[in-house]
Amino acid sequence: MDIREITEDELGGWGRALDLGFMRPDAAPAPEARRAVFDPGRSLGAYDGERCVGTFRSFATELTVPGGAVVPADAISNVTVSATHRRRGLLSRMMARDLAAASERGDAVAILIAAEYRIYGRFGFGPATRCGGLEIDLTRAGGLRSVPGAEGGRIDFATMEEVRKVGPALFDRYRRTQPGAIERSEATWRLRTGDLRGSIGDWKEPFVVLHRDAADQVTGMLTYSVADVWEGKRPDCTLVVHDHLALDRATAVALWRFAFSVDWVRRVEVRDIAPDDPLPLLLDDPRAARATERSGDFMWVRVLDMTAAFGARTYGAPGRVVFAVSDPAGYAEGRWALETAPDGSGSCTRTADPADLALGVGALSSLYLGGETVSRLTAAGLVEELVPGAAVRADLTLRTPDRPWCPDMF
Ligand SMILES: CC(=O)SCCNC(=O)CCNC(=O)[C@H](O)C(C)(C)COP(=O)(O)OP(=O)(O)OC[C@H]1O[C@@H](n2cnc3c(N)ncnc32)[C@H](O)[C@@H]1OP(=O)(O)O
Repeated sequence: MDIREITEDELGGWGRALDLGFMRPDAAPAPEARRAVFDPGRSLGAYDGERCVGTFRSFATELTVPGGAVVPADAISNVTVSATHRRRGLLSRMMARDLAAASERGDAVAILIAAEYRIYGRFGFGPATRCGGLEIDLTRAGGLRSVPGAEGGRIDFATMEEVRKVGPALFDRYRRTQPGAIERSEATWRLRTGDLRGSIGDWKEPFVVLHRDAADQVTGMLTYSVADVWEGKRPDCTLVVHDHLALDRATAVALWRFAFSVDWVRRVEVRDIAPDDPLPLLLDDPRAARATERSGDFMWVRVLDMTAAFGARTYGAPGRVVFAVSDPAGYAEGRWALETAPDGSGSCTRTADPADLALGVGALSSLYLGGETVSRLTAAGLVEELVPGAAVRADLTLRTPDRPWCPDMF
């Protein structure tokens, strides 16, 4: 079976294979949307004769790391192998080819959202961010505590056209404040605002409000939908928050206050929220918020370039930790010294010194953004502590003020 880069003309058959692989035989063809995200050289197809039986796409993005720097990342998506051709090594071949190209380009990491937990560990990926939703019962919440909001700011509804205009610049600033966030492409904004239709139909125009500060600068955006439900003559509506982007704490509070004040609404469901978002504590009764079932591991990371990846982020304490990393694919294999300075910067270089900790590249990748701790992975048998106390020492070094979060599915 042949694996090769597809051409734009082959997107039709490739898209059909993708929809079959994702169990969507009835999906609408979405030629325009597929073309909009097509990047020559980054979409692979596995072919049995003329028939496309495997799909794999990657795209270039930037990943925000602790401290606010960004690293070039290989974002992997649209991975399928037809039910008729599974377990013959097609995914393994497409992955090996894509990771080699990413390493060649100089990408520091590869990232993806794993459909199932057990697929990607073998390729060196580890779960690195978590997702989790909240459902807030407004009849119990007692509103937001009296916390300072944005003085002199204002909130207005926006049209989809306005969102396409101001959303990208707002998000570009926002993502640099959130480790784990990636870029939002123009095609993503068009899909989110109904200007481009994807294959899984059902796009409904959401409500979007923009927050502007006293200087009339856009500092936040809230995107939501409302399920209009009535019990007899009484409203019983749920407001579902899709996007809550704020450049500062005061804007965040103002947007939450708005979401909790919409008439007819009895509960607010936040689809996904950063694990360290203060929201539940802003409520008069934080127990009115309960975690929804949509929580668990989300973005997986695979470190490709140790020096570039660990040199870009910041650290919680000065020190030196030597990792012995096993990586069957070779990219991160070997012994690495992570040296961190009092100003929070760090560097990662090859060393012949004895190691403090031994671990696989997947475990190391789980630690990279600060979403996991060495002590926990050691307790789980995923890290071996070669020098007593090294796990705690490494945790002090790797710790971050906020856990990472990726707000976007890709
Ligand atoms: C980033 C994303 O797009 S996530 C979406 C992933 N896609 C899907 O879940 C769609 C449905 N599933 C599929 O299309 C396919 O089953 C895939 C893509 C998950 C796997 O493709 P395959 O070509 O069958 O994988 P391949 O043959 O290379 O398997 C490599 C190894 O991984 C193992 N493996 C593959 N899929 C799974 C799985 N779902 N669970 C556990 N192990 C798996 C195989 O057993 C094999 O192990 P071995 O080498 O020890 O025998």
